Amino acid sequence: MGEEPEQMEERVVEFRKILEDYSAEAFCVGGQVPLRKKFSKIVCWPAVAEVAAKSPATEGRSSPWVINLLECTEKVLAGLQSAGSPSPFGRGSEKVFDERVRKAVEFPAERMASQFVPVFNAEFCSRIQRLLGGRSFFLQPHKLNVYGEGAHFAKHKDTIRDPRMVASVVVCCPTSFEGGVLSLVDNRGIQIDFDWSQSALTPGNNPDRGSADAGGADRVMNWACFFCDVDHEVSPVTKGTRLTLTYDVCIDSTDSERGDSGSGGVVKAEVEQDSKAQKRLAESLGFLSGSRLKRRRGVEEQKSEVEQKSEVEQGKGNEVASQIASKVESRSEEQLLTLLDKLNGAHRYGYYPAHDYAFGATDTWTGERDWESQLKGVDLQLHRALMKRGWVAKLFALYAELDLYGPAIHFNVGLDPEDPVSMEDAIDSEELETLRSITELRMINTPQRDPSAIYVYSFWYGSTGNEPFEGHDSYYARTVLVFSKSPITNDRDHTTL
Ligand SMILES: O=C(O)CCC(=O)C(=O)O
Ligand SMILES: [Fe+2]
Repeated sequence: MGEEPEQMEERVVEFRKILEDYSAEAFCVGGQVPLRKKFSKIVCWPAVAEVAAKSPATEGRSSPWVINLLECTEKVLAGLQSAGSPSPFGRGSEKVFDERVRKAVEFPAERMASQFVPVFNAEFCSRIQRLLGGRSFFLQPHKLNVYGEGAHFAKHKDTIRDPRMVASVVVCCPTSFEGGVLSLVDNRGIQIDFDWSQSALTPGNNPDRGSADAGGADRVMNWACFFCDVDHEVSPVTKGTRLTLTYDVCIDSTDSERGDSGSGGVVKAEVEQDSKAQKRLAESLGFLSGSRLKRRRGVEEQKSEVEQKSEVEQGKGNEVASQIASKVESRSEEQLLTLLDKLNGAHRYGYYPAHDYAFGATDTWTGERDWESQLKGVDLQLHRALMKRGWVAKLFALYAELDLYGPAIHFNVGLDPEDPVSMEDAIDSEELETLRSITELRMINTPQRDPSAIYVYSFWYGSTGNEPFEGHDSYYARTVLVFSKSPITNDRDHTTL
């Protein structure tokens, strides 16, 4: 693309150097994902009611707080700071508090829900999948970390909280701060620094939508992913507040593609031994090749190139799809439930090569009313196979049709099913909408769902809209594909979910 030979030379030299540096293994990956206005809110439940009442951010309200990540004023950040719990760190199986090691406050996943879900971004998924040697993965939300001035986290390795956990993801929210550099050091002493202080407020762009409307990406979220055995630290924040969301990256040990163990060491060892590891490594670093990597400035600064999926990968995805479909058709009901449950986990958060479109990556407008015609790959095959077995399949939209489920919404909002946050408590219509959407995300995030109820398989397009396609209705991205054993009705008393 009109590149000057000297530039190319420099780029190639740099890339070769990177490959040399990382030739033994890649231990981390990073990037940026857009934070769209439409999905920029988080809900936090303050730990202690009195704190919540006192905090200026609550403005007299009790829980939950709805915070827009795009509008984190000092007041809001101060509120978060005072309502979060002090962050412990793990020493053996214990949780220890020591500000010399870790000074920050946090909202654990049980007290936090986010509209922002990184796996909706295909590039995020594919980069991590490559780091993991091609395996599918799912994310479990872990925490929202709040680092005020002077907060830091000394060198540590993350606790493996789940036998399936192999890596961690850190996503940095768009607030203004200085310091707070995340430094990773692998066992060969190679250090990668992720300094997000300068780019945290970088405006996002939204080429699809053109205008800065409610669906636009206003900011980027920087992220990094690293294996569990990587030492890392966060240097003291010297100014402002740094907010990070953390997630456990898990591999389902029952996936036949993988070894028996889900431990990071084993997965990593397999990756190293794999004769294709080198190729994968080159691929995983491929996104750096168009730009200049300055080590210690952080991989995250690099702009990616569009990643083309090879024919081989596409083929593999389709093969997987037909295998799944044939299993769905041949298995007993019980086996089917087990299979679907597994698939559910992989499919919710995983990434299939043939599924580039999934996870909201192709947020788009469409004139189609016929959802089925939009399904591809695994979704379509599953859909057809389940239909054949008489299962009801329905796609429903997060925003437009969630009302259908009436009471079901209560089921997932709030911590205690006995004492749910009711929709009527919501303060205004915008918040109501936020809660609705978060409800849905919470539902999807819930690792152990009742296997006898409804299965949620895929994020796909949804929500009636008022945009383009003059003359007829149009629909905006993000629908949830739901399979149910019982009919899905419009009945407001339908509480199966
Ligand atoms: O906030 C960060 O950048 C990293 C946080 C971290 O290392 C952790 O929560 O274990
Ligand atoms: Fe950590």
